Amino acid sequence: MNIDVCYTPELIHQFDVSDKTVVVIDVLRATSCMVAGLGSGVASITPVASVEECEALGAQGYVMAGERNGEKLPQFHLGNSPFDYMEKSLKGQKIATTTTNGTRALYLSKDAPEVIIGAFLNLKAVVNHLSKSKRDILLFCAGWKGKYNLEDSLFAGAVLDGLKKQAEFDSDAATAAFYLYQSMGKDPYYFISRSNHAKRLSKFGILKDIEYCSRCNEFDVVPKLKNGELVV
Ligand SMILES: O=C(O)[C@H](CS(=O)(=O)O)OP(=O)(O)O
Ligand SMILES: [Mg+2]
Repeated sequence: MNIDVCYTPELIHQFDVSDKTVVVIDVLRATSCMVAGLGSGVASITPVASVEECEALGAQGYVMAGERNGEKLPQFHLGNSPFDYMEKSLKGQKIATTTTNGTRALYLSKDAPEVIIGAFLNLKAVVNHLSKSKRDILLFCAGWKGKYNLEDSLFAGAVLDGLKKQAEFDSDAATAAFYLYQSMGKDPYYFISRSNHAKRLSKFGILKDIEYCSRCNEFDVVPKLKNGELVV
């Protein structure tokens, strides 16, 4: 199988996703939240683009989650922290979420035959799943507001490292992500804590989120998009 990397939603039009497994990556923090929630017993997570769509689902009984500029909206039940998603009271509940980057990347992946969610929290499960794939793979980094980011690129490199024996990758995008991961000495937290995201949102006291989202293999789940909702 061939594997490639798209570094931001602004570049996704350059890829044909119609025959690929797409791995949506938003380590800080949307896809880490999705893995933590679904790995802790949440029934489903529906990603939506706008606050209004989230509120409409809220009126139907969904738990409303997400952020704007990194902060929870006052009318929402949850923000965009993995700790919010691991609350015991959420077991069996349906969540609707809207975030700046992660839910946008998910929307842009909707034409792919398989869309899965990746984060360091489920790295091994994602690599195991992809190692059995018959399709080509696109690692789709949500980035930040259309720009490249470190944390998602690093995770793309970790997946490439896990698949290096069976996957071919020849694009410079994939080679760069692979060597980025090699160069960091397999300590995601070292790099991620120096990311623009960590600095930008430090005023919101999210250092515990950054540390948690840098952990590997806390959950053995691979969330998949089915009929517009993420389930395991
Ligand atoms: O809440 C987050 O961590 C970010 C906010 S921001 O765009 O980086 O300010 O959203 P996400 O969609 O999870 O990247
Ligand atoms: Mg992000």
